[in-house]
Amino acid sequence: TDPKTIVPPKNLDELIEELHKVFDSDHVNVEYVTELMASYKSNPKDWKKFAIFDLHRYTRNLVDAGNGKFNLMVLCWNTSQGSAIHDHANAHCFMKVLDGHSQEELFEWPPGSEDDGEMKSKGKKLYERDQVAYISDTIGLHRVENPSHSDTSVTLHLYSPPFSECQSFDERTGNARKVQVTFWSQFGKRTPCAKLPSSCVPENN
Ligand SMILES: O=C(O)CCSS
Ligand SMILES: [Fe+2]
Repeated sequence: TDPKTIVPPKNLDELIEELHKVFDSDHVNVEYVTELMASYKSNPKDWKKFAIFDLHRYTRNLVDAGNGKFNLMVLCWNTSQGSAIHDHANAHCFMKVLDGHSQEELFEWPPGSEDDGEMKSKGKKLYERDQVAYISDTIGLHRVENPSHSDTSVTLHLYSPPFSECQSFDERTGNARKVQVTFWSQFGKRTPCAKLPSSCVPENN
């Protein structure tokens, strides 16, 4: 799987098919997966059914469960929405811009005692349509944002191995707390709200 011999997938389904093959073996060739995801030319026809924007928070929409080897999801960022600073639970994280722009700010791991003080930024990078970013815990932490005040942003994320919990960090103190990541939809269907009555009030949907 030499990156030079990549045949660009014609659509998202072909990309998914190739990803299943690539992740069948245990070793992840980060360079190959990055180039493969970059070679797919974003086409709204492929992903618009997952493009659901929420007023309060970016939505996470599971597209494929990768035979248990990876999760592939479409994240939809309304204007100026962003994530917390977070890690990736010892998994590979590939992020491709499908529409709009995505700004990544990298951070060092905090020293790890309580209230270490302001976390250290390692700089910001702006990604355009079809570009792919890669991160893993050995590289550091990051925050991802839609920098635009007028346009929405859609990104395609692949996590391998899949995870349902990661750590979120307080920028001022470096303190970490475990968070469960959830899906707004799975395979195109809205996930049922949590049992809690408050989680289903109209404005939270
Ligand atoms: O999966 C998430 O919610 C974090 C998006 S930036 S990798
Ligand atoms: Fe991330």
